[in-house]
Parts: sequence; C-alpha cells; structure tokens
Amino acid sequence: MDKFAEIIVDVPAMQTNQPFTYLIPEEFRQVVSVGMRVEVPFGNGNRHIQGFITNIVTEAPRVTDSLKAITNILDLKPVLNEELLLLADEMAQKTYSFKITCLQTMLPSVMRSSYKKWIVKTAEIEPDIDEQLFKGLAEIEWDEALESIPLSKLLSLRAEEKIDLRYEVLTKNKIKTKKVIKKKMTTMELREVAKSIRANAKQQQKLCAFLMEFAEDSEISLLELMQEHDLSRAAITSAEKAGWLSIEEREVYRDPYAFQSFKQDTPLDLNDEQDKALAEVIKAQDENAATTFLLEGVTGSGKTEVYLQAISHVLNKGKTAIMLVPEISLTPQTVTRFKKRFGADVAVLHSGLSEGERYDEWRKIERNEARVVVGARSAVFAPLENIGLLIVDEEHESSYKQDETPRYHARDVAIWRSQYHHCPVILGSATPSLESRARAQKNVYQLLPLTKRAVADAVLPKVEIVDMRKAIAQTKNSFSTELIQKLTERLALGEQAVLMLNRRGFSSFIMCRDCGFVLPCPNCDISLTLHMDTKTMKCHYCGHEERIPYQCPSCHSDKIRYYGTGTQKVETELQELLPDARIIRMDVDTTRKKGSHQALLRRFENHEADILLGTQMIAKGLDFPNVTLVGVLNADTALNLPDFRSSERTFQLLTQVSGRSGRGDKPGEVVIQTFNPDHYAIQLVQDQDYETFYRKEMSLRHLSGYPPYYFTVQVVASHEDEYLAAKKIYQIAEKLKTSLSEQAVVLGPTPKSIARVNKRYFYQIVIKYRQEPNLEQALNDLMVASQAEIQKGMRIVIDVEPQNFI
Ligand SMILES: Nc1ncnc2c1ncn2[C@@H]1O[C@H](COP(=O)(O)OP(=O)(O)OP(=O)(O)O)[C@@H](O)[C@H]1O
Ligand SMILES: [Zn+2]
Ligand SMILES: [Zn+2]
Repeated sequence: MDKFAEIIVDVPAMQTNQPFTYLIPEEFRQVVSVGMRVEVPFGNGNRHIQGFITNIVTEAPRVTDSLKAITNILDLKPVLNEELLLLADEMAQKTYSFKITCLQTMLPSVMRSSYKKWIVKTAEIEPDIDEQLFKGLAEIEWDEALESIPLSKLLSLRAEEKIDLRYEVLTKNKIKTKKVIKKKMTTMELREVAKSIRANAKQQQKLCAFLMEFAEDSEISLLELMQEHDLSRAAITSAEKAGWLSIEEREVYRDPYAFQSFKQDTPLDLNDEQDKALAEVIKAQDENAATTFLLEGVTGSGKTEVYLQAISHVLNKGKTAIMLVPEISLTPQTVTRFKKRFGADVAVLHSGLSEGERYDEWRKIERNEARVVVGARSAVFAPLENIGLLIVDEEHESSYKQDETPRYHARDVAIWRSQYHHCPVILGSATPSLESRARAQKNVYQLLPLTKRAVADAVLPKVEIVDMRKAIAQTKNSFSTELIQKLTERLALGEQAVLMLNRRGFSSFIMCRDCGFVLPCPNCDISLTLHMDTKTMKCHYCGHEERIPYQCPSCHSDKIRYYGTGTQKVETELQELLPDARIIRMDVDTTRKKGSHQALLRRFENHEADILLGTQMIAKGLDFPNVTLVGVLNADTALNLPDFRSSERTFQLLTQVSGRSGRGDKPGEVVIQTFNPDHYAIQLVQDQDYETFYRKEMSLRHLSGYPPYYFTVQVVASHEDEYLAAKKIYQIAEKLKTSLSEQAVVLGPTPKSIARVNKRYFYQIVIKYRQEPNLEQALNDLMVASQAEIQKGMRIVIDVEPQNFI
C-alpha cells in the first residue's frame, strides 16, 4: 500500500500555506512520522527544501502522476508533537502569519534550517569559462561562483541550460559528545596480558592494572582517565589496538549551571492569603480544570513561593510545568530559587545561553529528563508532555508579545496550552495588564489577591515624590537634595540602595551649540545615540554606527556637545557627590558580555557595593533584603509618549521598582523625582494602589474608546518610496472601510512616529472594534493581496493587539 505525507514546506508564502502531498519512498515507510522534518524537492529544477510532516495518509491524492517523493529525513524522531502542530495552525490563523513560520518559531534557533546553494554543470561549457567557474570541480558553491564570474554570466549559462542550482539543506543542530572508555577484556584475560607487558612500559602497566579493577559494563570518560590516572593518550590508543578497551562517543549536555551547586531548600509556611491562593490552584489541578487565575499580589507578597508550591503539587501527580518570566528578570536569583527547590528537574531557556546550551536544554525537555521549564517568551513552546500547570509571571510585560512574525503573545499561547491539557494557568503580577484585570472583573479569569508582604513584619515602602520643577532650580545635577540626603543615611547605616534611570523614550545625543545641528541616522528619521564604551554614535533602529564627530558636520564649529542624561554621566555625578560610595552601574553597555549581568548582581548581593545604578533592567524580580532605599531619577520620560498605554507603563514600572525596597525585615523608602508630581500614574504609586489606578485608567479608556473596551489590529505598510507606502495604506484603509461593518473604526492613516527606519517609510492604520464578523475574512484577503506586492518592494504587516501604537 502506498503511503503519502502531507508536508508544510519552507516557503513562507500564501500559495504554500497549506500542506503539499509527497510520496513516502519504500525505504522510509517504517521510519517517518508526523512532526518530523524532511527534505523534499520543490518547484522546478533541483531545488530541495525543508518541510514538516503534518499528516500521513494511505489514500493517494487525486492527481498522482506529478507526485514527488521525500528525498531525505532530517530527524530521527518527531521534533514537534501533535499538540504543537495543532497550536501552529491556531497561531497562524490568529496572528495572520504563515504556518511554516509558526512551526519554525517553536524550535530552538539552531534547529532552524539554513541553506547552501551549489552550482552544478548540466552540459558542456566553453573550456575557459569552465575552468574559471568550476576550477576542475563538478560543482561549486554559489557564493564562491559569484566571486569568479558575474551574476549576469551565470544567468545566461542557466538560460542555455548549461548549469543549474542545487540547494543543500543544512541543519545546525550539532550535538556535543565526549569519548568514554569501556573495558573489552575480562579481568582474567587482562591478568594474562599483564604478564607479557615489558617492565619499562610503565604506562601500559598502570593502564592494565586500572582496567583489572574497573567493573565491566561501566564507563569512564577518556579525559578523566588521562587526568586522574596520569595516563597518556598514546597508551590508551595502543590499548585500544590491542583490544583491551574500546573508545566510544557519548552525547553530553552543555549545562550552563554545571559548576554551581544548589542546596535543596524546603517549602515555606504560607500565610493565609498565599494558602488560600494555593488551595484554589490545587483544586483546579485536581479537577483538571483549565482555569485562568490572575494572581494579583503586591511586590514582595510571595507570589513566587505560591508558584513553587503549586508546581510541587503537579510534580507529585507525575505531571510537568512551565513557568515564564520576562527575559530581563530571568536573573540568576530566579533560576537559583527554582534549582534549589526542584534540582535537576529544571530546564532553563533564555537568550543568555549560547545556542548550543539552549539546544541541549531543549533536548533534555524533549526526552522527559526535565519536568519543570523556566524560561522567557519562547519557552512557552517547550515540548513538555502532560502539562499540569503553566505560569506567566509579570504577565503585564509587553515583551511577552513577539515583535516580529509570528506576532504571538505568550500569555495567549499559555492559555491555549492549558485548555489543551485541561490544567490551570496562573497569570501573576503586582500590576496586571488592564486587559487581564478586566477579564478577572468579568469572572473570565479567577482573581487571587495577595495584599500584604510575605516576610514577617515587612511592609510596603514609604514613597516620597519630589517635584523636580522646584528642585532643578537648586541643583545642577540629576539629584534632588532629598535623594542625596537619604543616600547618605543608607551609607552610614551600611544599607544598600537601588537607583533607576528611566531610559524609555529617551537617549543621549550630540548637538552643535552654534547651529543646533543634531547628528541624524542616514537611514532613519532619528538622531544617533552616543555610546561612550565603544566611542561611537549608533542608531538604535537599524544598527548604523559611526565615529563621534569632533566638529559640527554642518557649520564646522567645534562646539559640539553631549546632551541627555546617560547612566555613565549620572554615575560620574554621583561619585562626585558621594565620594565614598561604591557604585555598580548596570546598563546595556556594562552587561553586554555573557555572564556580566549575573556577575554584577552577585557583587551587589555580596554587598561589595552600596548603590546599584541602572536602567529599567534593575526594576524587576530582584529580592535583596538589605536594600532599603530605591530612587527613581526621572519618573516621567515615558509619560508623554503618544501611546494610550503610557500611563499604564509608567505606573507599572514605578510600582515594580519601588517594590525592590524594604523586602526584608528593615523598612524601606522610595524617592521618585518627577516633573509631573500631580499625575495620577505617579500619585497612585505612593500607596502602590493598583486597584484605584485600574478604576481610574479604565474610565479613561472607556471615554476614549481604547482597549480593553475595544480590540485593536494595526496594519503597517512600508516601502523605500514614501509616496508608494502612503498610497498603499490609503488604499488598504478604503478597502477595509467598505468590507468591515459599521461598528468597526479605522483610525488613520498616519505615518509612524519614526516615519523612516532603515531607508523604509512606515505608514499605519489601526482598526478598532468590539465584535466584527467580517474581520477575519478582510484580513485574510489583505494577506493574499499583499503577497503580490512583495516583489514590488512593499511590505505589509498585520499586528493583532499591538503593544506599540507609535
Ligand atoms: N510564607 C512566607 N513566609 C516567609 N517569607 C516568605 C513567604 N513567602 C515568601 N516569602 C519571602 O518573601 C520575599 C518575597 O517573596 P517573592 O519574591 O516570592 O515575592 P513576589 O511577590 O514574587 O515579589 P515581586 O513581584 O516583588 O518580585 C522572599 O524573600 C521570600 O522568600
Ligand atoms: Zn538607523
Ligand atoms: Zn553647527
């Protein structure tokens, strides 16, 4: 009986968004299964590409004569299970992206394919060109060919059918191995051998003696044998030749935490509120209920302890768990807490690991060797079976939404998986997103409140708001007298402080004092940012980099000066104000090197510094009991951004960072410096009063018709020609207005706030709706139509529930 495979091929296009049927050749019939990657011929010629098997059928498709066969198998077992294949379908549909892109997103980056192109000779070529191109070889790599011959010549050879292209699929998933030694002779046999070893062959004698003692069937690594027993490689090689032992390859994991030991800890006694929250989650677990819980707990209320104990419960039932944390708060501290509780059961996935390390953690999960996965956004796709609990910590974080295709939100994916596995999901935050809090209001989610700090006697810190409009008149630097005074007090007491410089919507630049010239990026509508560490000017949008000018490029004056408050500048000021303070600066520049983030935090934890000065990256997840003062230097840089979420983001950030103060038994204080002391987002941080903020913000959103009262979809068109981008977005807006119903509103078109990025112009519209029956059809049509535009250099992006509106 024939067997056929339905395959999603690696061509992200509308025409290939459904599976193609391929014949499974005889030799593969026993081994292929759904979820494996294969190599298949595609289109005309010798093009071979990668694909995912999504189904296997025995019935032949209607047209069989042109049916092609699978040429190679790239995996020995499926890399995606039934659940993840289903999820990919769902995601493609909900985010308006291609299935192949969704499938690939679920795998570690090393497993994503990359292709090599080869040029092959298919007919006789003039000898001189043959020599020049192929250099006597039968085929040559595309890039190499282009170095010796112009593209136009290649094209004409191709037109004459003298050459062709061959694609080679490369998978980058390299496995790390080590060599191990196994004994091949019995102890009796070795004893015989030992008699014939020459007296001066000391190494041989030593090795033989070792093997006699060594248990059969056991293994020792080659390296260990050489180092611990002082044996040479030559001695081992000759022993292998003589048949005493065999050397075999064994797969090893690259474990980034291999050199750390974690002392097992035990669950804490929960307080009443924690206890009640845990009981609700356990009840849902026991009833296999896919409840979404919103754990709304003030900073330091012990949310993590609730997560840990809820995970214990699922592990005891033989199930598994996924815990998501924002990349930036996936600090060594968080990892340590999980490793201490669950030991080797924990796999960690985040971008701080090398590609190889991440791939190894992934394989550990896939082989059921790790039952708890802790990781950032993409860890939501961890190939765990039998999931009993999912957790999304700091659920309000916008980094859970991927800002490239597929534009999925990890929170939605977690909820989808909880429904698939009939298990609960916990969304946790001190400052939930308005969307989630509103759902809890309507009982779509179940609200679990934690209103008090967990450590006995710990209370929320006292917050003081300093009006910088007045302070700025008295001081020439970034610090108010109040803040400096409190810092001085902490130094005297031997307590620690955290200072945050809010860099959102803000950067350092260079301006000419004579003519006002600001150095722009040649590719984007934005000024370049000064980076002192590399002594360059950089574009944060396209990566363009150039040297710092010492003369104004416009008027040639040498009065070109540095503006803006960078962390480096603040550090210098602070050191002048408090010469004895030991300061650690944490920003993109000091944390670029692998492991440096961790090293800086450890130094702070060990009290090798008094003040931790940093950007937003210090606001989350840190739990240092000796920190009793938090200072925010500039609270409002993001407050006036033209995005309806700017108050929400400001409130969340300030609450988070304030929450780092007074977490132990010593009371904490917070100083917030601001130019908008009366703004509600700042006022309400004073009492960490999320509930009042929620009600106030909801009524404003209601008035102006924003989420969560409305759903939103953003459509962006971009082109190198500004006129074409603008024209296209107007056409799209017109089309949508006619195809959508009356209740949907189309806002715009407008240029994006940075209208030109990387030489392309961006124009957008936003669709606002409550219920829109025609939306899916209209957006699918738009997706099909936009395919034809790609060749003309037009890119159209559909973003469902965008996190940025500017
Ligand atoms: N039941 C408890 N008894 C005593 N201490 C506890 C208890 N629960 C948690 N803690 C301690 O309280 C501190 C804060 O807890 P945790 O970090 O879990 O809070 P959180 O709500 O996750 O904080 P945040 O959201 O501010 O990062 C930790 O040091 C933790 O060990
Ligand atoms: Zn740029
Ligand atoms: Zn100038």
